[in-house]
Amino acid sequence: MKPLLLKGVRPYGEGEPIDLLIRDGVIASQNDLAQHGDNAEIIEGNGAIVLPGFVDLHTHLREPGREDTETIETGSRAAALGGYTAVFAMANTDPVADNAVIVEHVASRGREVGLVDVHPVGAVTVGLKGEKLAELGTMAKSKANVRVFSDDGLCVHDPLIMRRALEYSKSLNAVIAQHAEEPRLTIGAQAHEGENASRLGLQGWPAAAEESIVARDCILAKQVDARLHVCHVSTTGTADVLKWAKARGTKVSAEVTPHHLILTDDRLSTYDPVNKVNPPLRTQQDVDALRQALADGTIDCVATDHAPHAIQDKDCEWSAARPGMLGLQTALGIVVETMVRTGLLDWRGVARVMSERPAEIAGLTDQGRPIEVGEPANLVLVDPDATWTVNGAELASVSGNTPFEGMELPGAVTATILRGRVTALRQMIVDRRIAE
Ligand SMILES: NC(=O)N[C@@H](CC(=O)O)C(=O)O
Ligand SMILES: [Zn+2]
Ligand SMILES: [Zn+2]
Repeated sequence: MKPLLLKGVRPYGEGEPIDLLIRDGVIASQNDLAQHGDNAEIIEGNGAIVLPGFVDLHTHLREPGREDTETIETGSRAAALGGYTAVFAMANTDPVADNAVIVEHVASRGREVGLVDVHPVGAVTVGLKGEKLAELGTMAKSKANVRVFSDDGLCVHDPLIMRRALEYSKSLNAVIAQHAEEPRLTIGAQAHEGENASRLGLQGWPAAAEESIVARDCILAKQVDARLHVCHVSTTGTADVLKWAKARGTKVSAEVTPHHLILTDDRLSTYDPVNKVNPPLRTQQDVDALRQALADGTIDCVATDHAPHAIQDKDCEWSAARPGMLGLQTALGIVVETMVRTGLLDWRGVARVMSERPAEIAGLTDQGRPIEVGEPANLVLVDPDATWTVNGAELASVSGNTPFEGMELPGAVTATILRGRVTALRQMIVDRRIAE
C-alpha cells in the first residue's frame, strides 16, 4: 500500500495546518515524511480538521434476516461516509446473534466488506427472550471476540437474570449494554407520556420506565462490581441517576443518540412515523439536560442507534409502524449543530464523545487513539465550514427513514481512513476491491 499524505490538516481543529504522513497503516514521523512524502498518495486537506475515526457502540445492520432494509455492506458504507471506523452491530437480527456461529458470521462478513471494523454485539439472553442467559463465554472466546452484550430492542427486565449477566460479563471483561425500559410500564406505549401524547391520543411511554431500570441496574452493577452501559439515554431523570451512580463509584457508562439531542415530541403532531423511535422523543427540557450531561461527561458518548426500516414498516399508521431511525451519516452534523455550534463541546470534545470514550467502553485498543506518531491511522477528516442537505434517498442505507430529511447540516466528512486506507472520500465510497 502506498503511503498516504494528508496535506494541510489540523488535528483536533487546533493550531496551524500540518502535513500528516501515514505509512503501513500508522501515523509516521517527520523523518518518514521527509523520506517518503514525495511518493505518497495525497489528500488535500485545505485546513480540514482531523479526528480519530468515530466509533459507534449502537448500530443495527439487520443482517442476517432483514437484508431488505440494510446489510452489513450497505451499513458499512453508511458508516464510512459518516466518518466511522468501527461499529457495534446489535444482536436483534433474525436469527438472533446469541451464539458463536452468528457473531462469527457477522464479524467475517464485516471483514470481507472491509469499509469499517464491524464488531458483533452478542445477545444477553437466548433469542432475546429474557429468560435464559445466552452463552456469553462462548461468544467472548469465539473468533468474533465479543466484549459487548445486549438484548437491545428489549430490556433484560428480570433482575436476577440481569445480575447474573453482570457477574458473567465481569469475569469475561465485557460490558452489558442495557435497553432500559420497564416493560410493565410501557405496554402499548407509542410516544413520550406527556401533553403531546395526551392531545394526540397516543398511549404514553413514561420517563419512569427508563429511569427505574437505570437506577436498578446501577445498584446491581455496583453490588457485583461489574460494568454496565446504558443505551440511548432519553430523560433528565436518567442523567440525574447516572450522576448519582457515578459519584458513588459505579462502573457505569452511557450513550445518547443524535436524535435525542435535537428532536422533541413536538414532532409528533404530524403523525409521521419517521419520528417514532424507542425510547421516544421527549421534551425540550430533556433535550437541554442531555446536551449538558454529554458536555459534562455524565453521559459518556454519542451512539447512533442507526435503525433502518422498510417502507411498509414506516409508511403506515402510527401504531403499526416500527420504531427506529437512520443515524450513521447524519450523526456528525447533529453533534456539530447541537454541541459544537452551541459552545458545549470543542473538537477535542467531539473526539472524546464520538471516538475515544466509545472505544474505551468497548475495550478497543486500536480505535479512539491519540493522533500521534506510531498510532494506528484510523482517522476522519472534517470540513467544519461545509454544509449539506439531508436526502434519505441518497444515503447509502437500503432504507431511507431519516427524520432529518431536507435539513441543512453543518460539518461534512471529507475523508475516512481505516488503518491507512481511504474508505470514504468526499461523499464517495472507496471500495477496497477497486482501490487495490
Ligand atoms: N431504537 C429503536 O426504535 N429501534 C431499534 C431497537 C432499539 O434500539 O431499541 C430497532 O432495532 O429498530
Ligand atoms: Zn434500544
Ligand atoms: Zn438499538
